[in-house]
Amino acid sequence: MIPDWLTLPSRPLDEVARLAARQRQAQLTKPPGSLGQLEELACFLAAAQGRERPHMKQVWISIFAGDHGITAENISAFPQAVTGEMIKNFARGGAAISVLARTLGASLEVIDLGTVQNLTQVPGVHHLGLGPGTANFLYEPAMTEAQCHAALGAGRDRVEAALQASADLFIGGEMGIGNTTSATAMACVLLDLPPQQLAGPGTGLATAGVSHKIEIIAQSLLKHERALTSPYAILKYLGGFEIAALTGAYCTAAQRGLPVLVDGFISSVAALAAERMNPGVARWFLYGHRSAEPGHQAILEALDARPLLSLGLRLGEGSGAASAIPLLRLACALHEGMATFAEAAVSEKL
Ligand SMILES: O=C(O)c1ccc[n+]([C@@H]2O[C@H](COP(=O)([O-])O)[C@@H](O)[C@H]2O)c1
Ligand SMILES: Cc1cc2nc[nH]c2cc1C
Repeated sequence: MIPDWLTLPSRPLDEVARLAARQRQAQLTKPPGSLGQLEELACFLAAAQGRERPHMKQVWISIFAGDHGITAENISAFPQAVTGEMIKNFARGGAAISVLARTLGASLEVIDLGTVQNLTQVPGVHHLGLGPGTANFLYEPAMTEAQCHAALGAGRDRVEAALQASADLFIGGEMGIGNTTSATAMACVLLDLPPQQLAGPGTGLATAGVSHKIEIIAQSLLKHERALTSPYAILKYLGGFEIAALTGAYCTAAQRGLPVLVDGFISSVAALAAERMNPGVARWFLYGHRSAEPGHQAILEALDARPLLSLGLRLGEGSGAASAIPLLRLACALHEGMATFAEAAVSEKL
């Protein structure tokens, strides 16, 4: 059963602050609307922060990592060991997200929800020990009820930590070899689309590998058909620890009024699951980028999302969201720093 806290209503956005921000945008020295999505970003952040002039100083990034039993079916271009190896790389500061976080002055933490390797000796990582990865969902539910609840709760706890640290924005990243198979299977049920339409190369499968991945997903969907009756069941049967943690984090962020910048394909499936479990939470979501994973487009459309970047990224680990942070900062700086028509003695539109 879905935990009660997950479906508590989200906080309303501050429409008075949004209106004040819109009115300010209309007075700035530019043709109205000419800064496009940068204007909308400033107004959204005003509504989220409850102030006419928002800022984007403290960015919080939580990377959720977990292993996937479905890797036994050879559905990834990389071996399962990479999940644990990359957790160490995150902790040492050598991953793409490590560099992005340092460059942005963002705080970065790594949460090992459960992997085949024992990483408890790795310093600088939160270890939750939910198990040696999920079960192989070709044969059994990916998660037990207890694991699914614990993973959702882990996401909630990291958002609470972000709030404690006065974060202005939450980014959830993920790492888990095999998780595009998991996310694609979830998306097929959430969107009622066949795997042929949503499956892609993930970390780099060739055409034959993608065909095999499609076959594994199709068989798994058939196996669990009768159980997949709710978004929560879809998560528990087909999801991953890190996907559940993202889902819990996104719901909590909306409930507590912390805006979210969603990353790529896997994160967006978690965002869609969150919105289906608790309709309205997506009002608190921005989308960093359109991933090169082909199924991302359908997920973005279902969320009515307008991603900020389209750079052909398909890395995950929060990298696409982090790459869009400079745009959020520029949107705030323009909103705050531009002169009005009156201040600059510039003539307004006729
Ligand atoms: O975020 C994306 O859009 C994205 C697209 C493809 C792959 N990934 C990353 O690659 C891993 C999963 O790929 P795979 O092929 O092992 O299923 C996982 O660690 C993700 O972070 C991420
Ligand atoms: C090396 C590597 C780094 C990653 N980061 C997120 N997913 C990843 C997958 C691989 C294979």
